[in-house]
Amino acid sequence: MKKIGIMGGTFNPPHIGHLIMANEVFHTLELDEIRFMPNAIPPHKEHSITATSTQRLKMTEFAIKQNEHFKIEPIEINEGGVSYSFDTISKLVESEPDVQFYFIIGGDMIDSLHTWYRIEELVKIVQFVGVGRPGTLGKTTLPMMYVDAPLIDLSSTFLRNRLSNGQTVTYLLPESVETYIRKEGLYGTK
Ligand SMILES: Nc1ncnc2c1ncn2[C@@H]1O[C@H](COP(=O)(O)OP(=O)(O)OP(=O)(O)O)[C@@H](O)[C@H]1O
Ligand SMILES: O=C(O)c1ccc[n+]([C@@H]2O[C@H](COP(=O)([O-])O)[C@@H](O)[C@H]2O)c1
Repeated sequence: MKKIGIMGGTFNPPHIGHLIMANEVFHTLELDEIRFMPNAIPPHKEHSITATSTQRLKMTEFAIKQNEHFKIEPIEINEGGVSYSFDTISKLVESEPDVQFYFIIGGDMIDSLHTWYRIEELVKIVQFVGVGRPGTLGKTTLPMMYVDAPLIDLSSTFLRNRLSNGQTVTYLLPESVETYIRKEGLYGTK
């Protein structure tokens, strides 16, 4: 059976926190590949999304380009609307029955996992893999496999603020992603 990691996110923008956690899980669980899956409309996010789906997809493509084991899963962007993981994972499991999917999440998502849409059914069709995140408990009573990874206190929100204030983001996200952000004038960079 193939073992595929799903790294779901809003990626507004993607950063090294996402890449580090995906890579750590890839190696620890000896996965065959990791698919980065940008959502269309995230179920629980309060802030308005300041980059389009296409721009977030593009940034995610740039972010993973150097790693041959990292791929894009465009299903949620292609379908549009609110991206409920239960709906998405059900479709993936149906179309690829010979794959065990591992859904990778950080501490904040572990803490709020019990609030996800149809979560009791979702945990039966996908294995959740949790990694720590500074400022979160990273605890749940739902089935969870934990992977130890270096803690990175970094978020897309922090990067959007840095960019809109004209402050440095060097080394916090891939250079190609920063170049794209500045070319498109995202997050107040123009
Ligand atoms: N620094 C980090 N450490 C651990 N997990 C992280 C980190 N940054 C993001 N994640 C996890 O990556 C997934 C996707 O996160 P997302 O794209 O929403 O980034 P974010 O930095 O949390 O964004 P925002 O600041 O806009 O809320 C989530 O499961 C989240 O918990
Ligand atoms: O399905 C849900 O109810 C649900 C609720 C919150 C988050 N998710 C998914 O979890 C992943 C990380 O979410 P976020 O908000 O940190 O980008 C992303 O793939 C989201 O679509 C899914």
